[in-house]
Order: sequence, then C-alpha cells, then structure tokens
Amino acid sequence: MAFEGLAEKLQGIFKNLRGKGKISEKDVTEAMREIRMALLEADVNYKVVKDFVNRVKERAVGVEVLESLTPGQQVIKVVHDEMTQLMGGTQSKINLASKPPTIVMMVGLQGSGKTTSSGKLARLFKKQGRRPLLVACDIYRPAAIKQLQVLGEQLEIPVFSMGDKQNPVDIAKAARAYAENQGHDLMIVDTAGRLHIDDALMSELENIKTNIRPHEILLVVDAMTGQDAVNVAETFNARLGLDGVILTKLDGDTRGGAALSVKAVTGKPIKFVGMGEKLDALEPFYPDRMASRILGMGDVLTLIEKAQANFDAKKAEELERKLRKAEFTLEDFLDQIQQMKSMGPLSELMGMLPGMGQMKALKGMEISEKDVKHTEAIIRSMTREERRHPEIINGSRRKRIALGSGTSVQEVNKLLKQFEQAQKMMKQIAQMQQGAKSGKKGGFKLPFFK
Ligand SMILES: Nc1nc2c(ncn2[C@@H]2O[C@H](COP(=O)(O)OP(=O)(O)OP(=O)(O)O)[C@@H](O)[C@H]2O)c(=O)[nH]1
Repeated sequence: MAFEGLAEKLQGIFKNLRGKGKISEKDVTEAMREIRMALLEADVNYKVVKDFVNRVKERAVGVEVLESLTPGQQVIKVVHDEMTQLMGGTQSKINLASKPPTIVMMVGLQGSGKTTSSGKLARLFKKQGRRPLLVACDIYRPAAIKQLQVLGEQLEIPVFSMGDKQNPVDIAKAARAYAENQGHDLMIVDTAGRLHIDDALMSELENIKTNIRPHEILLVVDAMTGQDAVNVAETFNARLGLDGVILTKLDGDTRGGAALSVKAVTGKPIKFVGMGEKLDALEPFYPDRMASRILGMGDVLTLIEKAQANFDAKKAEELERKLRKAEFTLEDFLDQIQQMKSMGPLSELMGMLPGMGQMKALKGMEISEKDVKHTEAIIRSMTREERRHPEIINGSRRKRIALGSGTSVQEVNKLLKQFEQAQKMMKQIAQMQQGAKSGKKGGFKLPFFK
C-alpha cells in the first residue's frame, strides 16, 4: 500500500504526543523535526516540507493547542487540517461544458497509465448516466489505438478512431463533429505520450488544444516516479495550462511524495487516483480522506461508498434476517466472500479501517486471492445439503470434497473450523443486536445494517 512507511512513522510520532498529559513547545519542536524527516523520506518536495512544518508549528504552539485538555489530539488535528490543505482542501471536480459535449484531453508520458485512465474515466461518467466517446489520437505508438478499442469493447463505450495515418488535430476535430452528431455529451481524447518531454510532443498537444479547446486538460502521472511526477506536472502545466492531475498506481508501494507535493508545487489539484489495473480502480480524490488514510485514521467514508456500490441491498437484508435467526450457512459464507472480493483487494480495504494500518499482526493474516479461490472451490464442491448443514460432513465426505475441489482434507477441515467460528461470532452479534433493539445495555449496531 502507498504511504505505508510514512503512515507508520507519523503514527509513532503521534503516539508519543498523545501519551503526554501536557506538552511543551519543546515537545512540539521535537515532533516537528521528526515529521520533517518522515516527509522528506517519503520523497515530498523539500520546499513543500519546509512550508508545511512551519505552518503546523505556528498553529501547534498556540495557546488553544498547548493549553487544551488534549494537546496531543489537537496537534494531530492541526497536522490533518494542514495536510488536507496541502492537497487542495476540498475535492476538485471536472469542468463540464455548459453546451455539450464536454471535451476532456488526456496528456502524459508513455506508460503513465494515460490510455487505461481514459477508459476508467469514461466508465465513471457512463455510470453517472453520461454518454462518453473515447477518441484515439495517439497515432505513434503502434498498439495504442488497438488498446483503446479493446478497452472500449470491454466497457461498451464507443471509440472514435481514424487509424494512424491522419493528423491528431484532424482526428480530434472530426471526433467532436461525430460526438455532436451522435449525441455524446462527453469525449475523452487519448493523446500520444513520449518517453521524455520533448518539444515535438508539446507542440502537438498545444495544437490539439488550440483547435478543439478542451474544457478540461488532465495530466496523468505515475505516483511511483515520485518527484519526477511533480517535475513532469510543472513542465506540462507551463506549456499547456492543466486543469488537474490523475495520479496513477497509488496501489503500489509508492512513498507518497507525489500525492503530497503536486498541488503545492504546480497549483493544480489531483482530481482522481488510480488504485489498480482493473477498470473500476479509479477513485475521485478527496484531500481530507487521503490525509486521514496517511495519518492512520482510516478512510471509513470511502469504505462505506465501496460497500454501498458493491453490496446488494437485498442480500444485506436477507443476511440481517438470517443473523437474527442465527441461520448463517456456508452458502451465505460464500456469498459474503464473493461480495468482499468485488470490493477490491483486502489489503486495500484494511488500510481504510482506522488503526488497521498499524496492526502489523494483521498483515500476516491477510487472506490471499488463492485462499479465496480455494474456499470458493471447497464450498462449491459440497452438496446443497452439506452447505446448509455442515455438521453432516463426516470423514468420507471431507475426502470427496477435497478431491472435487482440488484441495486437501486439511484445507477442508480448516475451512469448516473457520466457518464454525464465524457462525459463533454471528450468533453473538445477533444476540447483541437483539439487545440493542430491546434497549439492553451492551448492545450495538452492526455497520451497514439499518
Ligand atoms: N497498478 C496499477 N497499474 C496501472 C494503473 N494505471 C495504469 N496501470 C498500468 O500501467 C501500464 C501502462 O498503462 P497505459 O494506459 O498503457 O499507459 P499510457 O500512458 O497510455 O502509455 P502510452 O499509450 O504508451 O502513452 C498498464 O500496464 C496499466 O495496466 C494503476 O492505477 N495501478
């Protein structure tokens, strides 16, 4: 996960502060020195670090912080606020045209994830009820047009292309006429990239910009390249005037410097972040939520949104009913696993839970894709009766299930044990829920259930 090293260090520093009943200016100075080091090690631009630390320190040594009842918490709040500001304060959205189609021009270096992000963005807009058109203007990289066409097919979004013999400016102009004709309210233009910034690339992009006057120019940069990404953003901004940035590959183990420096250095906000290779792995960028993730406070809001987008409301209701009656079967267990899987990698989900980032022990416990596949295979190899009444699964049945699922008897045993524990836990939760409903002390409500 991105930011892991930084998050760990910051949490260590905060733990120290929280542990003190009263903190002095000297404590703050010491903490700021450590924060400065942690940010520099995370590859945040040195000037950005300097300004950031100065701002935090100025606020943190104020009377309202030091004299407060919870000075440690107050310092953390100041860091959170300033970090949110550093990344742009609030979410920045795409500029939409008052008269459609909105034209979004995607620019960036080769391999930054430009073509993939064009597809992901088109998908997001389609989900919001728009009619996007993808436009293939990268005539230099032989496979680029094909790549966009394949993405278009997967997403069921039309792709406009005129092959690689026409001038990109002409293609873009023809695409706009086509979009107007066909009632597309949005077009996303995938332009060519180069390995390095060069004059020919910039001139071509300027030319396209002058001719189609896009409402939004988005630069795609790879978070893994750290400060290089920030330099690239500065150069593109100087020549083209960007509206925003898409930071890709934030699912990798980047130290986080780019995310924290781009806005401060270029003045242009990050609008989306790429969180994986899959086409649904593009998220709107919320500075406050990202700051929470970095500071180990979790990102419960994004987690809830993901859950809402992926969990089937009917199934959730059904599950609640079963929970109440303590009728949780292996079939439900399989359903749960499948729904969890569609929310994305477990490691990413755990990073969004408050305090989870710190729990090193959990890392070892992480369920791999392979485990999930085996669990699915085992449950699928059971008969309906066995799934509903696992207590009938005796030795010979276990052998048959192991054989059928291509696993071992030990794995089948392990799964049945895990299920038994899950069932016990579910029973307890159900009892506590009943307690909560009847107003008994100690009851609590399950998240995601009304
Ligand atoms: N892990 C991860 N991989 C990504 C992400 N975004 C893109 N990629 C991968 O990065 C690689 C390059 O992406 P492309 O979209 O082909 O890059 P491009 O910028 O269009 O490259 P050119 O067309 O050559 O300019 C592909 O393998 C993508 O799957 C992301 O957010 N996370």
